[in-house]
Amino acid sequence: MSATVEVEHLRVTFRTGAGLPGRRSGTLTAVNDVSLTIPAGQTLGLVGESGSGKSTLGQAMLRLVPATGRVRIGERDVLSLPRRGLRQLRGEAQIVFQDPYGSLNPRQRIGAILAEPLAVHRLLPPRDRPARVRELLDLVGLRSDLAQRYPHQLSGGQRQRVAIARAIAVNPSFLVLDEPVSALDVSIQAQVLNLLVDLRARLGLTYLFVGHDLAVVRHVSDRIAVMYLGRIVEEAPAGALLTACAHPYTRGLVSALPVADPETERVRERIVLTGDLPSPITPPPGCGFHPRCWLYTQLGQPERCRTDQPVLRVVGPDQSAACHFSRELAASPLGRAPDAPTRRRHVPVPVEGSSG
Ligand SMILES: Nc1ncnc2c1ncn2[C@@H]1O[C@H](COP(=O)(O)OP(=O)(O)OP(=O)(O)O)[C@@H](O)[C@H]1O
Repeated sequence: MSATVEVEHLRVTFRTGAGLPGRRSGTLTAVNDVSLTIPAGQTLGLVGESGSGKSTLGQAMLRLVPATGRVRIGERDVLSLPRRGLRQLRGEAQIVFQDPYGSLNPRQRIGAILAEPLAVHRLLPPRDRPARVRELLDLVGLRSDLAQRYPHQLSGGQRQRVAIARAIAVNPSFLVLDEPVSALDVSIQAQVLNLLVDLRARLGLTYLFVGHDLAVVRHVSDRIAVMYLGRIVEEAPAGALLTACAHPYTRGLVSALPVADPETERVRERIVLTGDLPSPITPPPGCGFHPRCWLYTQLGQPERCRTDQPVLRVVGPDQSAACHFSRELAASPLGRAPDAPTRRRHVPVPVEGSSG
C-alpha cells in the first residue's frame, strides 16, 4: 500500500574538522529548512549537482542521519519514533543506493541476500522463504536460478535488480532511490528505470527519486524538486519545470537538456552555469546562487540578491520557486531571460582567469 510522505522544515547539520589536527571544528548545514510532500503513489524527482544535499535529504527522511524538523511516512512520525520503532520504519521505507556492488554482501549468495530481510523482519518462516525469493527475483525480471550465484557473478544491471528486490522484500510503501541508475551503462539504464516505474504501479509504491541528471529524472517523476546548497529552490510538476521553470538555476539545468527539434534548438538560449557549488561551510550571503547566477549579472547585480535569502513562493499552478525574480522568469518563454534576444547565445559570466 502506498503512503503519502511529508517533510517539514527538515535540517541536517554535520560537524566538520572535528578531531583533525590543525583544523578548527565548525558546522555544515547539508539540508536547510526543506519542506515537501509526495502524494501516495507518486514519484518526486530530486535533482541538483553533486554536494547539493540530495542524498543527505533522502537519508534523513529514513532516519539514517540525524535531523531536526518533521517527517511523516503514512501514519508514522519518523523523527519522533523511539528506537524500538525503527524496525517497523525499515519495514515501511527502504533505500536503494547508486552502487549495487557496494551495497550487496560479496560473500552471500543472492538467495541469502534476499532471504535476510524476510528473517530480520520475521515476515515468513524459513520453509516459505525460498518461494518468496523466487517471487522477488521474478518481480525484478531475474531468473530464479540466479539465487545460487554471488554478486560478482552478476552484471551491474542484474545486481541493481537484486538491490531493488531486497528493498521491496519487506513490502514497503515508500522507497528512496538514490541515483539508482547512475552507475549503470546507458544501455541498461532505461531497462532499470522501466522496471522501477512498473514496480511502482504494481506494488503501489511512493518514490523519492534522487538524481543529478534531469534527462533521467524527468522520465520517471510526477513532480521535480531542484536542490541547491541544501535548499529546494524550485518545485513543480515535471512538465512545468521543463517548459516554464522559474529559477535561474533550473533554467540552466533545463537549457543543457538535449533537444530533438532543430527549430526549438535554433531559438533556445543555452545558459552555461560556470563556477562550482560554494561550500556549505561558508555559504554566500543572500541568495546562495547569486555568485553563479546569469540573471543576477544580466539585471545589473541587484542588491537584494546579495542580502536577502529568497524563500519558496508560489509562482504558478502547483509551482513554487525561491528567486527574487521568479515571477518575471516564469512569465518569459523558456530559454530567454526577461530581456534577452531570441537568438541563441551564451550568457557571459566572468570567470576568474578567463578573458570572459
Ligand atoms: N557525514 C558527513 N559529514 C560531513 N559532511 C557531510 C557528510 N555527508 C555529507 N556531507 C556534506 O554535505 C553536503 C551534501 O552532501 P550530499 O552527499 O548529501 O550531496 P549530494 O547532492 O547527494 O551529492 P552526491 O550526488 O555527490 O552524493 C556536502 O557538502 C557533503 O560534503
